[in-house]
Amino acid sequence: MFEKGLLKGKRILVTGGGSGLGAAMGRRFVELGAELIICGRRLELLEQTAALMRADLGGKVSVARCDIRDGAAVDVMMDALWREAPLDVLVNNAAATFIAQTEHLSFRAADAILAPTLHGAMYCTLAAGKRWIETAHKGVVLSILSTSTITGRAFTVPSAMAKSAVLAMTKSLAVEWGPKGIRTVAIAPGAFPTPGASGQLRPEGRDEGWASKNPLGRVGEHGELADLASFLISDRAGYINGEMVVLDGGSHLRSSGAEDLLQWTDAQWEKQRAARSKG
Ligand SMILES: CCCCCCCCC/C=C/C(=O)SCCNC(=O)CCNC(=O)[C@H](O)C(C)(C)COP(=O)(O)OP(=O)(O)OC[C@H]1O[C@@H](n2cnc3c(N)ncnc32)[C@H](O)[C@@H]1OP(=O)(O)O
Ligand SMILES: NC(=O)C1=CN([C@@H]2O[C@H](COP(=O)(O)OP(=O)(O)OC[C@H]3O[C@@H](n4cnc5c(N)ncnc54)[C@H](OP(=O)(O)O)[C@@H]3O)[C@@H](O)[C@H]2O)C=CC1
Repeated sequence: MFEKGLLKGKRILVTGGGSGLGAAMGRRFVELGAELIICGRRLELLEQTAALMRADLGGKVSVARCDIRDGAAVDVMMDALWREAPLDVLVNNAAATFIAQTEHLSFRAADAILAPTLHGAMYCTLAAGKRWIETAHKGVVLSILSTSTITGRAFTVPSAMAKSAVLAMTKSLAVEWGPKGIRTVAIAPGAFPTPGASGQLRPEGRDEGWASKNPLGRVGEHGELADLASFLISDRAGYINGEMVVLDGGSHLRSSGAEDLLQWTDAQWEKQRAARSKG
């Protein structure tokens, strides 16, 4: 689909790149000639993913253990990366969510979502942006958001809040940092099944209708997201700035995707809470 070497010479950090959509995007970036760094909290997972990519694709893939909820840790990681060479692209992909009745959320539970999804994305963007600006280096920030930024989404309220805030960051920095050579862009994926998302959002007993309720009758394919991400971070998309591209088969035009949970009984919610406390 793309010219070979579309991303050649680009050094890219994907947060949460050890699993799911982050790993799928990272793999495509390497196929297109990029140098990839993936970060997350689970070092073993990162190393496995990186080893697989190196074995399959032969490119340069390295890992950084980092909890992006910790701004100081993000700075340490960025310093280490920059000592080797500046990044060209940051992909804010790491995030957390779970379904819950909002009135049952403790403050800690709300923070468990807001901290990586909002603060983590802000810390990574700041850390990369200030280094780019100090050295007049061009950069791109791609943030993986959600259609909850358009529709809102019941029962995952902290996630919808955090994603909407990162969209505001994307639009605001497009204006502030555009003149400094930094583009900020975003993707709002619909349902792209991953073990992480399904584990948090699709407990046993939840309506299975994400494919059947989609206007196109299916969920997204990881390669479709990886292709869009590759285009948006490439120089070919050099005039796209401050924009969020929706990739959901038209699903959000029909519903936010959470309305089935309005039918859940108290017993179902109690079961959901009990399952969590068992770990
Ligand atoms: C069609 C359109 C489709 C649309 C398609 C759908 C689009 C969705 C958009 C977004 C999708 C995603 O983000 S998918 C990405 C999913 N991946 C992830 O979430 C991976 C990261 N997740 C995690 O790290 C964990 O699962 C998570 C619990 C969130 C955070 O872990 P922590 O160790 O930080 O937190 P803990 O110490 O366990 O818990 C902190 C507090 O949170 C509470 N807590 C933890 N889990 C809870 C739960 N399930 N329900 C309530 N409360 C919970 C605990 O009781 C604690 O509160 P106290 O008891 O008060 O102490
Ligand atoms: N799958 C879907 O249908 C949709 C997904 N999205 C978005 O796509 C992105 C990827 O989700 P998906 O691949 O499905 O889910 P995953 O659970 O696989 O991805 C989340 C990644 O984030 C990392 N992460 C979580 N917390 C932290 C932290 N504090 N510090 C560093 N890394 C962290 C995790 O690694 P570790 O635990 O090792 O830290 C993990 O690799 C997210 O932004 C999500 O909101 C949006 C809409 C739909």
